Amino acid sequence: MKIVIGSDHAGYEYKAKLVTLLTGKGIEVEDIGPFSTDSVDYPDFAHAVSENVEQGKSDFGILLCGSAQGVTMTANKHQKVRAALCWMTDIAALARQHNNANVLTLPARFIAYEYAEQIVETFLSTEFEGGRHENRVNKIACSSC
Ligand SMILES: O=C(CO)[C@H](O)[C@H](O)[C@H](O)COP(=O)(O)O
Repeated sequence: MKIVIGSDHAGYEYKAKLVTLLTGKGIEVEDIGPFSTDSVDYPDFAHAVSENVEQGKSDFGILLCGSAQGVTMTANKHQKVRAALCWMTDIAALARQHNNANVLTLPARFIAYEYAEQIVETFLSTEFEGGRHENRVNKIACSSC
């Protein structure tokens, strides 16, 4: 499995810890930045992660910012991205089971780091259920966009 991860300054510290966690599990991680807590613009990193997932370079993307709203809005502009803002493990599981989400977004200023870890682990280990959800997910893409 390969993961691409990015954030803004608000998500930087959680991102750094998640990179350590995931690489420690033997997962290949591409960290597209930022690499300090200097203030940056979240769309720059959300677009880079989303393009990486769209191009099939990674299996999943992970994005973090303060509220996760900005990175989610940006990522979901990409036709092949289904970004899910997850603040609890049950939501992360459903985002995979029902929505086949391929980008996980985390609100770093609103959840404890330990909880972010649990959400990531749930997201990455949960399979899409298919079945009745398949047709619905296929309808998410905007045919006129
Ligand atoms: O994208 C966001 C809000 O939609 C994130 O929460 C950002 O991290 C936040 O806007 C950054 O705010 P800051 O005051 O510049 O740190």
